[in-house]
Amino acid sequence: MDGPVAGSVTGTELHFDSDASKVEVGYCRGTPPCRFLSTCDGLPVGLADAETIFALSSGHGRCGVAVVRASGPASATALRCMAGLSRSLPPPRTALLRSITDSQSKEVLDRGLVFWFPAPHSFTGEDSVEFHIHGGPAVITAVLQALGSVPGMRPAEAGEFTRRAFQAGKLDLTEVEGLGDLIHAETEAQRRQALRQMSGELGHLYQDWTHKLKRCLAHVEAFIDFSEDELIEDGVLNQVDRWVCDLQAEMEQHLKDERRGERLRSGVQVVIAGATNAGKSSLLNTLCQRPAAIVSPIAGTTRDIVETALDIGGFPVLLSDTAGLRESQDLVEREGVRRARERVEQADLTLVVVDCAHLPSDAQQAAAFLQEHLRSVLPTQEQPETVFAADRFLLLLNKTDLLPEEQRQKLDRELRRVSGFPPVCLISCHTNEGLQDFLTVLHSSVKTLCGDPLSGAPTLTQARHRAHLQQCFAALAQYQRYRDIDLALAAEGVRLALTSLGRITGRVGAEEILDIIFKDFCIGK
Ligand SMILES: Nc1nc2c(ncn2[C@@H]2O[C@H](COP(=O)(O)OP(=O)(O)OP(=O)(O)O)[C@@H](O)[C@H]2O)c(=O)[nH]1
Repeated sequence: MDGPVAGSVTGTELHFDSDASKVEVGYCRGTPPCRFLSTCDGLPVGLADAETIFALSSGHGRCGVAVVRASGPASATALRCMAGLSRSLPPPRTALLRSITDSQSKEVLDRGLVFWFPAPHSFTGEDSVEFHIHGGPAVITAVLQALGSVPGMRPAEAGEFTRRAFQAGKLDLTEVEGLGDLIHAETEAQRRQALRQMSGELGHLYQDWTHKLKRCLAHVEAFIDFSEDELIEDGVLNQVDRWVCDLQAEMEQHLKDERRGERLRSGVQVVIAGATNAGKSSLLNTLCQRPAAIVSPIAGTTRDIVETALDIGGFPVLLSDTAGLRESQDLVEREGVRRARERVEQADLTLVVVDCAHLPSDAQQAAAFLQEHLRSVLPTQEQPETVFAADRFLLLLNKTDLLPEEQRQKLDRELRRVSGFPPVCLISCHTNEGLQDFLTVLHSSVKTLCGDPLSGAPTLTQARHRAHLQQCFAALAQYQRYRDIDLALAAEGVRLALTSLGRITGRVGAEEILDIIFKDFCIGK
């Protein structure tokens, strides 16, 4: 056959366009009818409005098994020609061991498992196939090239499989985001939160609110249209008022989460701060178990922020070492100190490190010294009582190995009695003394900051959700504001609230945010 020809297919019947009279093949499955352009190995190739995409869906690099996936109307043909299946297809969702060949050169590329997922029972809702092949780079490249030579197939773009699943209504946007988070999850707690969101819990909550808002809107509009004819019962609007109030209360509660879900998703920002030479870089290195930051006895060694990611008991932490806080004439050091103070302001938790060899031996004086020190680290606008009560600071007395045992114990005892202090831990980065206790305190603080991803109602995980929910909340306030003044404007408030909720799940005006969301996915997802 010379060049592509166009035709269309309904079920197993072919309807040729006038210029497609030379097409000799006569079978194609697919509803709705698909368009085809060509044949492959004597088999028809369907090309619906959606093109058929393919990609490596497992990770890159050498591995035992790699999964190559294709989705779209030409999937079946690709499977038939590359797995030598002539016209038959394997039973759906069943593994079949086949030689996988290049349909053009007929060369055997690998031997592996093939799966057939007919529409609509596939991830994308389209006809899809999977090739489970050996994970060597040459095998993967050869199979991808062979797929690319099947007419009507092209490599997928980042997130394109998931985008098709969303467009087929298989997932709403919160589920898509949950899936993205699951792929990127690096800690246990992140995995749990992502899985919960992917399973649709957050989406269901917003769907439930959407349903309630629709009911409110229907009642208000009915009242506008029919109240004059007295076809509407009394008290309809009062009922709507109650529903709106209840919804607002639920939303307020949902928004009052202190960003726990977002923090868990993106990592708790923990900053190490304190005077020069206190042992801040030593602490960072001890926690991440590698020499990430330079340690030296020269005061002012750390100038810039040094960051590292940690998993603290299943919770993600972004730990930053900062420049020692002191007055300096050195421009670079001054910039380092400015950045350090900025980080402390943005931090979820600050670890204030103090060289305990500098502490007065008298416990009272030591407490006064530490109060002063803590105040010098606090952001200017913050009140010590507020931030210490909010568990945003931990005080670490480092270099306990330099203190006589008796003095160390006395310090520990006395400081625990001082009120208005953040939690205190005595540690030594040289001997690791006290480190286990400190890690327990750190874990508990981080857990409080993130919350338990599995308990209670599902939490907000994205700033995007928060923004739309706040708009939704404000729109309901519009309903209340205009309820007795202008009912049409009040109804408009409910309509706006619905639109804002719809934007979270992607049911309304999703187009402009789709690109942003799907670009975060890797190719093959
Ligand atoms: N004896 C003892 N020395 C320590 C301990 N922790 C750190 N040091 C030493 O203290 C000195 C300063 O340590 P750093 O970790 O560089 O201190 P820093 O707070 O990052 O210093 P700047 O870069 O000046 O801000 C180094 O000589 C460390 O070896 C400790 O627990 N015990």
